[in-house]
Amino acid sequence: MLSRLSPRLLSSSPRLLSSSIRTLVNVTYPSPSVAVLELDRPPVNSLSLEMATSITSHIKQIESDPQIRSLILTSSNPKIFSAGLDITEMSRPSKTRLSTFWRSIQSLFLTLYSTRLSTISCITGHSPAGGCLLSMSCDYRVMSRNPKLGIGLNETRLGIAAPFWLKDLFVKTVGYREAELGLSRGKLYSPEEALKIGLVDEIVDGEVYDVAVERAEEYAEIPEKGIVATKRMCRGELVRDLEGKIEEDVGWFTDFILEEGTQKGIEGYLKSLSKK
Ligand SMILES: CCCCCCCCCCC/C=C/C(=O)SCCNC(=O)CCNC(=O)[C@H](O)C(C)(C)COP(=O)(O)OP(=O)(O)OC[C@H]1O[C@@H](n2cnc3c(N)ncnc32)[C@H](O)[C@@H]1OP(=O)(O)O
Repeated sequence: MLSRLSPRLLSSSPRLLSSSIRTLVNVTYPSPSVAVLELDRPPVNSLSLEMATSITSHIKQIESDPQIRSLILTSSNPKIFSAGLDITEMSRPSKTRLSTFWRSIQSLFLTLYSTRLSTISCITGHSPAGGCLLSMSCDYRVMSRNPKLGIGLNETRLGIAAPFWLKDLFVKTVGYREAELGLSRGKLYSPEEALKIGLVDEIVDGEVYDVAVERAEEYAEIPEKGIVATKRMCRGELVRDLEGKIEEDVGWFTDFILEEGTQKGIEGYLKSLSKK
């Protein structure tokens, strides 16, 4: 029954939703052409199978409303945008759950990266690994100036590697050499550093959300046909690359994660997180 409600109704009834089904995201509409999708999976907005599936289906719902032109992706947690993939999904999983999980991540990326909507990532908090993937999949990134925050791809620090399409996305965003350095060192960039290399487009001293809404409204004024054709031109190749290798990529991911050495690394990393 919930799926028949329009996105506008969903946003106007957050209490109805939270009492009946945990959606893990909140959707609001600051203006007639702009939607805001707020990640809301405490404590750190990590991407579990359910979280990834929920984000994807909400993007599709928002997309289906022709009045909406721009989408802001943000977090209900002011300190953390998203801690990336839910590492517990990769710790001693069944092969079936692991492949379904990975398909949900591929699908989230493909949906967000190729949506007709203009997407603005409003990064108020930490954005490592999968969090950085979400931000890089958007068209524009605004980040809080807080020097304590980090954004980047730190996979090597967990003993894992980014899949080819995430590596390609990083290369397209920051250039080959910076991507190679950042990936191999598992570097998390401060907002200032991220701005310098083009990983974010703007850093903001005050209210990041207000700037994100402003940018979303600016994008909404650009003719949709032009935006969509441009996105297809800039992003089509990577989308087609992954679409053509979905099964191969699932195979790589599951084989790599299920290796005993990887499992030991993941276990150690989880322990270090919970000991902090
Ligand atoms: C060639 C072969 C190709 C194969 C491809 C295989 C590899 C695929 C890789 C795909 C790319 C993406 C990878 C990822 O996203 S992996 C996740 C990376 N994320 C991180 O490393 C972030 C870890 N978290 C943190 O650094 C901090 O938690 C953070 C700075 C985000 C917040 O710090 P804070 O102090 O506020 O909070 P805590 O650290 O105390 O955390 C609170 C609780 O949340 C748990 N937690 C944190 N992060 C995660 C997570 N990502 N998944 C699950 N759980 C997480 C943490 O353990 C705390 O739990 P407890 O309260 O129970 O202790």
